Amino acid sequence: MQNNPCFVAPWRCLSQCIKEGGTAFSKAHGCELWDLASRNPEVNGIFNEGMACTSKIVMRAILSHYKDGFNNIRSLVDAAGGIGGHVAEIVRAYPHIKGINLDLPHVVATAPKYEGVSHVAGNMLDAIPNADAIFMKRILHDWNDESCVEILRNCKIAIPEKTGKLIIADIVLKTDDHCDKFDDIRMAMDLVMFALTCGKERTEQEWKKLLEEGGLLPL
Ligand SMILES: C[S@@+](CC[C@H](N)C(=O)[O-])C[C@H]1O[C@@H](n2cnc3c(N)ncnc32)[C@H](O)[C@@H]1O
Repeated sequence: MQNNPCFVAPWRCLSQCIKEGGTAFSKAHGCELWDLASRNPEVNGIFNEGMACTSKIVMRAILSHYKDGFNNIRSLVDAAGGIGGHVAEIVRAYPHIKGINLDLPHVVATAPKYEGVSHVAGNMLDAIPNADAIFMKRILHDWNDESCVEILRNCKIAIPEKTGKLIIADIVLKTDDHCDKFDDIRMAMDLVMFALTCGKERTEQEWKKLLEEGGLLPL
């Protein structure tokens, strides 16, 4: 996916972005990634398949490490879940969960059917379907702080006030001199966000601030 000319072009606009502001993807294509995908079925397919493919590895790790986290949930929305493979895997492992996959209409239109999962075409910046829990993987890093707060406020509305759960699977940047084998991928993903979206990777402090502003942590 990353070698496709459509996804390479924004990398040539990074210095222009630093000088002028704006997003590299829209400088290269005249619109944001989600708009181009909605008009171009080839880009839509490449992106959705690319996401589904890398997700298989991450979902295996999430399901083997977050076991108890899914136990008390009866319904789960995968917010911006792409073509729905992740929530389908969660439902396969926890068949008592009713799975809902929310994504934009052009994405949901190409999604396969999965047992126990319903697809909902919608815009998470407007509203998120109600459920016991919301799962968001690789989503908030696509957005600037202002849009993240809007999304988080919609999450808060969609889940029960006392027992609701929000499960975020995203990168946490390190701020100290700590070095580990994931340093390169953290930096690479931050650059990918700069090239393809208006988002970025965030430190623990930055995550906390977003969650507070979204009403999900006490201020
Ligand atoms: C980086 S992909 C991640 C997909 C999936 N969560 C995963 O981890 O593979 C971002 C997803 O957000 C969806 N998306 C973008 N804007 C959206 C919106 N306003 N409402 C719902 N989904 C949106 C895109 O269509 C895409 O499927």
